[in-house]
This record gives sequence, C-alpha cells and structure tokens, in this order.
Amino acid sequence: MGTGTRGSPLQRPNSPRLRSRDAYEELCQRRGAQQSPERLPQLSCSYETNSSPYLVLQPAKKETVRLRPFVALYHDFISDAEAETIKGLAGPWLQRSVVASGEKQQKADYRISKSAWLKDTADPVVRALDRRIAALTGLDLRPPYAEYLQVVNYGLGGHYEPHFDHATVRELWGLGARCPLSPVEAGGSTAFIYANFSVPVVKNAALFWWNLRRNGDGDGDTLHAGCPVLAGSKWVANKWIHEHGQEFRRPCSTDPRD
Ligand SMILES: O=C(O)CCC(=O)C(=O)O
Ligand SMILES: [Fe+2]
Repeated sequence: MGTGTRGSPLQRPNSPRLRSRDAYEELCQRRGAQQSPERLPQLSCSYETNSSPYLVLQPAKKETVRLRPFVALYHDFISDAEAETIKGLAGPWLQRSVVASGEKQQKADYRISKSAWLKDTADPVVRALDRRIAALTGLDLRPPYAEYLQVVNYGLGGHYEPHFDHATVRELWGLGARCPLSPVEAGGSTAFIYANFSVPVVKNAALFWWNLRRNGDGDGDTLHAGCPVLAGSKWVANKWIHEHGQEFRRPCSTDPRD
C-alpha cells in the first residue's frame, strides 16, 4: 500500500480553530430539533406582531428554540416564490465565500460555500424581506445599520466551521437571521457549539439570534457552525444588523446576564 493516501484513514484537519471539533461533529450528527428538558416549559410557539402594523394582518409564526442564547425560528418567513427570486438574483453573482481576516477578506478552508450580496434596490422582494426583518426585530435596517442580504449556497460537503458572527473588537454585528431558501436532503444544520444544540434546516423559516448581549458585549454562547451538507444543496440568506447606534431600539437590561 506504500505511503499513498489509498487505504489510509480519514484525517481530521489539524488546526487550532478546531478545539471544538468533537462537539461540532457530534452536534452535526444529531437529527431533528433537540429540546432542552429543563427549559421546556418556557419554550413556546406564538404569533408575533411586535407592535408592528406591518405584522398585524400576518403575524410571524415564532418558535422559541432556546432562551440562552436566545434563538428563535420564524416559520414561513419567506414564500417559495420569494426564495426562487432571491436565488435567481444571486445566481450570477455567486463567488467563493470569504472570511474576515483583520482588515482583509480571504478564502478559508473552514468556510466552504459560494455567496453573493444583494442590495435592497436589487428587487422589491429583497426590500420586502428587509421590511419584514425590521418589523420583527424593531431594528433599523437602513444603511449603515445593516449589511446587504448575503445569499449563500453550500454544495455537497459545504460547511462553515464554528465561529462567531460578531467581531472580537467592538465593531459590532447584532442579529443573525438565517433563512433557508430550499430544503436540504441531509446535513446542513446550524449547530450552536457551547449551547449544545443544533437546528435542522427548515425550508422558508428564518433562524434568528442575537450575537451581542444587551450590554453590547459579544455573546460567547453564540459560537455556531453551518454543518456539512451530506446530500443535496443548501441555500440560505443571511442578514446581519449592526447594533451600534440602535441602543434605544434594543435597550440594555437590569439583569447583567442579559
Ligand atoms: O449556514 C449556516 O447554518 C450557518 C452560516 C453562518 O453561520 C454564517 O454564514 O455566518
Ligand atoms: Fe455565522
């Protein structure tokens, strides 16, 4: 057999980033949503209007997945037609995804996908999504408060290993909204490593969480990953909203743990 790769066992990548690899792999192999038994009574489903006239006629279908860190799934957040439009708009612009590295952006083995940015002026559907997210969160999404919509396509084996969405310095990203635009046949969950749960891809639902605590610090419990896609292809749209300048829309709390 010699020294060739044939017959040699699969090697785990050897990188200092992978301290959380055991948990990541285990979480990615879990099937379906996982309940946290001690919190079960506090987890609920509800129709949300968030005092927004925009949501009165069609309230959001909110499923609270975890309280700490706060993670919620909004079901039927986007329609099939809207998802197809967004995929169509992004398609021609997809490029290998990059990660922030200091001031620069670079490709990384720990993030394998293609992505494209869509401005809200690209199409009324993108604008409508922005309006919906603004209504749900109560936050301002107009420039410079939010990033453009990032459309991401993961092929077979595509993944995003454990990371934080907020920068480690105080240039802050608030909320992550992840909206799968198509079903994935297997794999592709979003895994919360320290919080010890994963959320399977739910077509047309939006996964929301706050990356920052109410006092503006990065929430260390939000370390998360996009699990490898095992069959099919995964499309998501990401929206990151900056918290800086919106302190009065999401004020701090009297509970220092919030
Ligand atoms: O695709 C996912 O489930 C997670 C992606 C992610 O965390 C990101 O794009 O920052
Ligand atoms: Fe992320």
